[in-house]
Amino acid sequence: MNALVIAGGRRLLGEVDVAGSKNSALALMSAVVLAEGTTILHNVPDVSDTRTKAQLLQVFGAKTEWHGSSLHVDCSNLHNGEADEEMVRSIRTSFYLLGPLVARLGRVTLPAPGGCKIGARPVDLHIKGLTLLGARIDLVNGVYSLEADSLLGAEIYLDFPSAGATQHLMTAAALARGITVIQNAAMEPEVTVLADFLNRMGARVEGAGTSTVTIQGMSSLSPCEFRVPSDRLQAGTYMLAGAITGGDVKVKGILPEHQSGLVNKLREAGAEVSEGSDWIRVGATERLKGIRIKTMPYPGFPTDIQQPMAALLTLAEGTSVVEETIYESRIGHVQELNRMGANIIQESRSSIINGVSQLRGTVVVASDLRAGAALVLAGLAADGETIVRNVHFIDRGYERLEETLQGLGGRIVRIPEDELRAKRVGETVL
Ligand SMILES: CC(=O)N[C@H]1[C@@H](OP(=O)(O)OP(=O)(O)OC[C@H]2O[C@@H](n3ccc(=O)[nH]c3=O)[C@H](O)[C@@H]2O)O[C@H](CO)[C@@H](O)[C@@H]1O
Ligand SMILES: C=C(OP(=O)(O)O)C(=O)O
Repeated sequence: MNALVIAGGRRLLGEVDVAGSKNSALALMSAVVLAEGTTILHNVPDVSDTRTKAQLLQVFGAKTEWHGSSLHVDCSNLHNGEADEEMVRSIRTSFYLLGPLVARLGRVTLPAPGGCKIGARPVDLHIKGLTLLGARIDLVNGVYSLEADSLLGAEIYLDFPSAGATQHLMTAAALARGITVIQNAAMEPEVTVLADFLNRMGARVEGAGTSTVTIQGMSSLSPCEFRVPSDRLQAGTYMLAGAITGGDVKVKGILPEHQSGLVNKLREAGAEVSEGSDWIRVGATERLKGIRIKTMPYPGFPTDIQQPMAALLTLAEGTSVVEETIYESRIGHVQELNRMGANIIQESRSSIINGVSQLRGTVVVASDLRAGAALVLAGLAADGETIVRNVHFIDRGYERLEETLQGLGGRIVRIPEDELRAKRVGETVL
C-alpha cells in the first residue's frame, strides 16, 4: 500500500494535458465484446480500473494488448469463464459486461459489481432493462446468471436516468433483434461517446445526449478504432487545484461544454475562469466566497466533483451548503477534512461547510476515489505536511496524479506506507 505525502501551501501554476476518460473507456471496454475481431481503443487512461477491466475481458477469451495508451482487444474467440469475485467487485463496470456477453454467448455468469462505496448502488434498472430485452436472469449467492437465445428490442423506461444502466442497455440492445427505445435515459457525455462508438461499429443509435435513446439492433457488428475523449473529472480536479492553491492552472485537450456545472459554480465563488475551444484556465487571486451546490444528473453539477469541490469550499469565506442528491452516503471526505481543521457539519445528505482561513496538514485516509482527490486538494492548500493513505482508491481514476501535480509545482510524492510507519511522530517526509 502507498501513501501520498504533500507539502502544502504552494500555488500551482502551469498547464495539464488531461488523460483519457476512465468512465468512457470502461463503457467502451464492455462494448468491444459485441464485435468479432480486434477493436483498438486509443487514449485509454493508465489507471487501475482499466487494467482490471482488461483482465476481466481475458477471462471471457478476449486477447488484450497494451501499446502505450492504445488497447487492442481481440474478441474473435470469446467463451464463458469464471471471473474472480475480488476482481469483479473492485470495479463498477464489470456489470456492464453481462448484457453484451449474453448477446454474444447466449449465457453468462458474473458476481455482483463493486465500485466506490458511496451508497447502496443497486442494479435493479439494469436487471429490469435486460429482462425486457429478453434475458432470463437468476441471482444465486451474489452471482448473476443470464441466458437468452437472442435479445429482442424493447421499450425501456428508466425510473432514474442512470448513466450505467443507460450505457449497459444501449450496448446490449446493439445486438438485439429490432428497435430498443430507452426513455428517461441519462444524458451524460459518456452516453454520447458510447453511441458514437457503437455507430462506428455499425449500429444505429440515435438520440444520445437527450432523454430518449433509440437503438436499431444489428445481427453483427464490426471492430473499429476509436479514441477515448479526455476525462472531464480529472480535468475538473485539476481546475480545482488551481483554485484551491490560489494558483493558475490551464487544463488542455478537453471539451469546455462538459464543465459548465463546475465552471459556473467556480465563477459564483469568485474564481477567475477563462476558456477557449479546448481548454479552461482557473485561478484565484482573492479568497473565495461560500456557495450552494446541489449534485444532479448531467448537465447538473456532477456528483463525482462534489467531494473535491467540498475541499475547495472548506477555505471559502462564509457558509457553503453542498447537497448530494445522487448517492446517499458520499461523505467519506467529511470526517477527514475536519481532521485537517475544516468545519463541516453533515446533516443528512447536506454538508454545511463553515469556511476556515487555514487547513493544517495531518494523516488522512481516502475512503473512495473522489474522497481521495478531495484530500489531495486539501493537502495542496494546507499548512504543513499531509499524508493521504489508501492511495489505491485514487489510482482507480487518476492517471499519474502526483506527476501531474509535480508538473504544476506541487510538492507531492508517493511512498510505501511501511516507510511512513518507520517515521517518528512529528518527523516530516518532504
Ligand atoms: C464507471 C462509471 O461510469 N461510473 C459513474 C456512473 O456510475 P453508475 O453508472 O453506477 O451511476 P448511476 O448513474 O447508475 O447511478 C445514479 C443513481 O442511480 C441509482 N441506480 C443506478 C442503477 C440502478 O440499477 N438502480 C439505481 O437505483 C444509483 O444507486 C445512484 O443513486 O455514473 C455516476 C453518476 O454520474 C458516476 O458517479 C460514476 O462515476
Ligand atoms: C464513483 C466513481 O466511479 P465508479 O462508478 O467506477 O465506482 C467515480 O469515478 O467517481
